[in-house]
Amino acid sequence: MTPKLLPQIKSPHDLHALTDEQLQELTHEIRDELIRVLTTRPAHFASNLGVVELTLALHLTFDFSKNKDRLIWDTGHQIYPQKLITGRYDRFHTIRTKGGLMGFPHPGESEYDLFMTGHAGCSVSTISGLKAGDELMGRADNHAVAVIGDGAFPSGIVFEALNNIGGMNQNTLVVLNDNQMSICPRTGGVGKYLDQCRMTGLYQGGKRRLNQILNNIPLIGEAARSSLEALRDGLKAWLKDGMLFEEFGFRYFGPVDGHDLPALRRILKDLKGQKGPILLHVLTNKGHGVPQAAEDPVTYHTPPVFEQVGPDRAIVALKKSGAKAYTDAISFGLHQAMQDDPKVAVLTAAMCQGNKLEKIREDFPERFFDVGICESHAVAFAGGMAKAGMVPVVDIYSTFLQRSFDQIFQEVCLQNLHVVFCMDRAGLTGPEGPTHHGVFDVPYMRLFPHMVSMAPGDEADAQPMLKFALKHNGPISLRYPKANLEKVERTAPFTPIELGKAEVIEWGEDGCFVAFGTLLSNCVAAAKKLRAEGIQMGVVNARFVKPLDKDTILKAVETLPLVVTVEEGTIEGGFGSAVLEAANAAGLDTRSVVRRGIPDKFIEHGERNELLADCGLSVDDLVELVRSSRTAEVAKCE
Ligand SMILES: Cc1ncc(C[n+]2csc(CCOP(=O)(O)OP(=O)(O)O)c2C)c(N)n1
Ligand SMILES: CC(=O)[C@@H](O)[C@H](O)COP(=O)(O)O
Ligand SMILES: [Mg+2]
Repeated sequence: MTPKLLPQIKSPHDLHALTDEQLQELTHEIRDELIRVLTTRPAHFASNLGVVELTLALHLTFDFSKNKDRLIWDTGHQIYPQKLITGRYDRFHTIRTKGGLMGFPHPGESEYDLFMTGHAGCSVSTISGLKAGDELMGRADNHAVAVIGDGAFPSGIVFEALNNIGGMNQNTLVVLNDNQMSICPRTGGVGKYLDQCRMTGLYQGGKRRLNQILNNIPLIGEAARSSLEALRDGLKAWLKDGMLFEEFGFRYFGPVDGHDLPALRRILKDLKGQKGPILLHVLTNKGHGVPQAAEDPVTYHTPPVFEQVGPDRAIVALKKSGAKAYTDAISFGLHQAMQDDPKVAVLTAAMCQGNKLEKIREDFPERFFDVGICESHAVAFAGGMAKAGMVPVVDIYSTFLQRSFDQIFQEVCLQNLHVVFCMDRAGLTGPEGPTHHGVFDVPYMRLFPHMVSMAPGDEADAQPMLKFALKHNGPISLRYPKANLEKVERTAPFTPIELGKAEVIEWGEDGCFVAFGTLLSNCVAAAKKLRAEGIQMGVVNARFVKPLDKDTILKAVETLPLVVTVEEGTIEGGFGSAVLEAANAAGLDTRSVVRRGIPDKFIEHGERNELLADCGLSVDDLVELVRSSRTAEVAKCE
């Protein structure tokens, strides 16, 4: 159905002209747009379906236009309804495509998106900073609102922010969007606590009814009255009424139904007039409005595209790809390792689904730990486990592991503990964009003494490398991209993984690609094309950045006219830099070394192959690089 109202909403100010019935109709139109996107490409879905009413209620209550009230959505994956009502409806169909709208908040797109985010947990801190800044800048009347999900809420930084806001008695509204889900069902004590708060809400409603009953009981019912009173008092002692937040200095309101738009508007209007730190507990259903998504919010967090959407909005089928990814190879290898060795334990920070660990969670519940969105805690926890004699595997996306920089340093490397880091999504993550590209881990991992840092060149390397890591006695990491498995052609037999040893795929007298990671396949393809032109380019699968195979790689630098280092990570401080440092330390002339990787800028969203080409990392780019270096070399000699 073509929407009637949405095209007229150029800014949230236009919402005020709508009647309650029209607003209700608008919620359907917004959900239809979310469904429409999913018929063309994967995108964040269930979380967005769940916040439609909340988005409207917030924008109807406050004025979040430039330099007025402030709104931060934690993480930002649930920003789609906001995009639709803030002048981006016309471009909404481009979301998550190269050059199109981003799937997360983007200040370059709209004044309503204050921060570009995608990592969870920082909204309460930034809203508090915005409030403090506004007050100092003479805008003390601005309201400050953060919306944070129950999955993100247990992040340590949130509690740092609550502590600070409570201490300052700052006028801040934190809306806790509780849908009882992270990507997977949420884990941990805070979730249990929130469930008790839910019960309190039910109890409050029930208490009113119970009091009515008690008041209507005639005198002869005195015995019944006292047992009902005892029940009420017992329940009250057991139930929690937002006490946790009250202890932090917040006033707790709720829980309220997050899909009842008029009720939400009423309470927000009321809270807008109040001072001090306030926490509003809102209950929503992840996937609300689309039965399949509400029933299976894990799959529908970011589902594959829909095969068909019927008139009744039924999703007939999901298009699933049969291709295996690096994530599959690693999770399979981990499962086997856990079967073989009772000391192996696996840790995830709320990414059980993304890391494909469901089977491990099912088969080894006592050695599987989902610590929630708490990456720093996960790494320090792993340090403790390793000290106790276990072999913990920290399975975290490269970009999220940035949160644990200090724990990698202190709790793992400084203690020289055997913790294995599986860094998934290391490289360009495609439509997710700059918040999620895992392109900084090579520099941050290779910094610390003791750390061994590896990347499989292809499928053949992946599981042997994991096995090697599980046997190595010290901190060790492997990085692999969000990509399907590929196997490169080897003329010589596969060489086993050996500490600090590269694999020579082939040697060539005109130069050499030295690949760190799975762009090895592009290097092999480029070398093949160049050979057809008579240019003998060799290919080395570096496997290790730390320790670096100096024998092999420095021999190439010393003897060949051209060495191209290739990596799916930042050039600054990356693998190529490690080669240059080693060559320099060995007193070699490094002018033959050319580094290819991710340039020193944030890479926007698009398909991985499009982005690789933008960074000069496609097969054709590598071929062209070699051709032009040779032309320049010839020109120099003439
Ligand atoms: C630091 C960090 N770790 C992990 C993630 C991956 N992640 C994105 S959304 C999400 C679940 C968030 O749950 P919640 O805040 O309750 O939002 P919901 O999707 O339920 O609306 C996770 C784990 C992330 N974005 N940032
Ligand atoms: C918002 C967020 O951080 C996750 O939902 C992430 O986008 C998932 O990425 P994958 O789809 O690669 O697991
Ligand atoms: Mg949630």
